[in-house]
Amino acid sequence: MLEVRSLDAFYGDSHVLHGISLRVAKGARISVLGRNGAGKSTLLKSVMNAGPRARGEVLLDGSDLGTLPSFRRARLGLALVPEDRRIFPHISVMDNIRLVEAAAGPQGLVDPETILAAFPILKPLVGRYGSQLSGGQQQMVAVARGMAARPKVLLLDEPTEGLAPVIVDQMAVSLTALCDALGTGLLLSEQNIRFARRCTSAVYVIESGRLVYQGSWEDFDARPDIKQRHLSV
Ligand SMILES: Nc1ncnc2c1ncn2[C@@H]1O[C@H](COP(=O)(O)OP(=O)(O)OP(=O)(O)O)[C@@H](O)[C@H]1O
Repeated sequence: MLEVRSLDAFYGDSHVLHGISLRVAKGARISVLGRNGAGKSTLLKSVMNAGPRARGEVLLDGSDLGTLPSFRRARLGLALVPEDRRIFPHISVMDNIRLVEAAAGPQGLVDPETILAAFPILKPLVGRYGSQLSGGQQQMVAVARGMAARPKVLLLDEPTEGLAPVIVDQMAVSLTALCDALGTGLLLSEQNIRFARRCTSAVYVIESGRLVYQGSWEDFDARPDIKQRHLSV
């Protein structure tokens, strides 16, 4: 469903991604692991055409997205939840979620009951302002908002960074429940291997902008050298 072919990405003259190719089949959930600065965020932003200058192909359902701007990619079924969350402080949680209505396809937004069933942590918070949320609560709202427009593939950038372990566990349950309920594919950038393993079925590893490994979690576990060489700090 989502395919990236020979993707290179640049910030000015700085060449950050080198020939990345990957696939997220319909409804599949895939992790991209890598150390700080490996290029995970650049990869997700390039798929969305949201920042870096990219070369190569990004295909959704077989169609090359070419130079389509991000808002058009959103309408075709991609949603990016960036690392910095972007929750609006002076509107309510529910209004933060409804903001993606413009990006939703003809089926419209996912109904609030479905979202709140998957994210019960948000139920008592729906009327609160964005500014009244903890970091973990904001992250939950950002992920719920990303899902609300029914993307075919959610591009989720390091959602667990800085969150308490109990919130990380809730995030894994909520995210996988909603992806299952809506048939959503996931491309997850992470450094938290435990969370990534809970949420996805296969893993890509990038280092210095190059793909250095791809396989199932079983295969990854059978290759401790990969973790040692490319992911330990
Ligand atoms: N806006 C930018 N302008 C110039 N260079 C950038 C920019 N954003 C990122 N970079 C550089 O691109 C490289 C990849 O960064 P990127 O943010 O994609 O890595 P990452 O794997 O997501 O890291 P982290 O886990 O720290 O978020 C790094 O060397 C970084 O310094």
